[in-house]
Amino acid sequence: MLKVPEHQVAGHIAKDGKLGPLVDDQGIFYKPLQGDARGENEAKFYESFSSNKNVPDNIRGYFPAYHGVQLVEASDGSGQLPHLALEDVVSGYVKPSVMDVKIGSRTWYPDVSEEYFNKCIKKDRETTTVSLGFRVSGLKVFDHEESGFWRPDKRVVLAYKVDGARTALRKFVSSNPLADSVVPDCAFASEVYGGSNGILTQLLELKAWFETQTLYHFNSCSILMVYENDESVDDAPRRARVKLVDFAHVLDGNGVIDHNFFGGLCSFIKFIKDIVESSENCCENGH
Ligand SMILES: O=P(O)(O)O[C@@H]1[C@@H](OP(=O)(O)O)[C@H](OP(=O)(O)O)[C@H](O)[C@H](OP(=O)(O)O)[C@H]1OP(=O)(O)O
Ligand SMILES: Nc1ncnc2c1ncn2[C@@H]1O[C@H](COP(=O)(O)OP(=O)(O)O)[C@@H](O)[C@H]1O
Repeated sequence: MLKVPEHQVAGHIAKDGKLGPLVDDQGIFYKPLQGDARGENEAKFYESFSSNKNVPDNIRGYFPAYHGVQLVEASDGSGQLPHLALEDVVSGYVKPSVMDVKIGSRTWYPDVSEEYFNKCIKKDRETTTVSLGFRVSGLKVFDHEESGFWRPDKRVVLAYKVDGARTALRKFVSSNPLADSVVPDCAFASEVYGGSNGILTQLLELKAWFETQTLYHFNSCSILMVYENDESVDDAPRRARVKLVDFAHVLDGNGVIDHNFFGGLCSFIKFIKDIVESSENCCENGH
């Protein structure tokens, strides 16, 4: 039985009779092929990527595993529609905190229609895409004090300026994200962002690939970050994970560095690094 994903934080959502992704209980995320070129383009990317021998094995792990295009009963009641069958990145997590960050200082790309260009550039300027080279698209964070999730409204998230984006990245690793008047405690920064298996290490591994890869240009693509908050098992690992998602606008790299994604990734890494360093200093100084 397919159901609406509980932990989806951005993009088209299957509610109120609208078309959106579904998940099963076997760890598969079904993303409907959008009826225009976007769906076909994303399927084309997954086909190309999954058979591309030039992609290093360590990098493959940063992308959801691809199980082909499958006909599935669509969420909007319109009958069977083709869906991308993908690894469900949050399957297996009990209380996952999840954040979607769209990378790049622009989401438009050469040869798009004037209408699409205008839509993109407006959103890019209104959000931190232009100023920072990334924007937070959506998040849900488990609040340990309230034992529930904090999930800011999409309009609030898209209105973040530089400080808003920084605060969201701090709250993402805090035990008190809901407490608006209190400084986020960054209680999990060293475990989730830092450490040898943490998010910073993963982002640096991705960055090393982007320094040289010229296979694809990842326009309007997101980094999905996830970690576990369930502490019912003693010594439960946080299982912090980075995956890239949304390849509807990927183009061939044609031998050229993806400087839009690379620049945005470097800027994002700097924000994460600053949070790790300030949480280390704070612990060393005993406050
Ligand atoms: O429709 P909207 O305004 O929610 O825009 C969608 C975006 O949501 P946002 O408002 O930026 O959070 C959405 O962004 P996220 O996935 O939420 O980061 C996509 O850009 C989506 O376009 P596409 O499916 O990638 O071509 C966008 O959808 P389209 O409007 O291009 O269909
Ligand atoms: N493979 C996946 N596993 C789990 N969640 C996913 C996966 N792909 C996307 N999502 C969730 O769906 C959201 C939107 O995905 P995206 O591919 O950007 O869709 P859209 O094209 O509608 O913008 C992401 O922010 C994330 O929460």
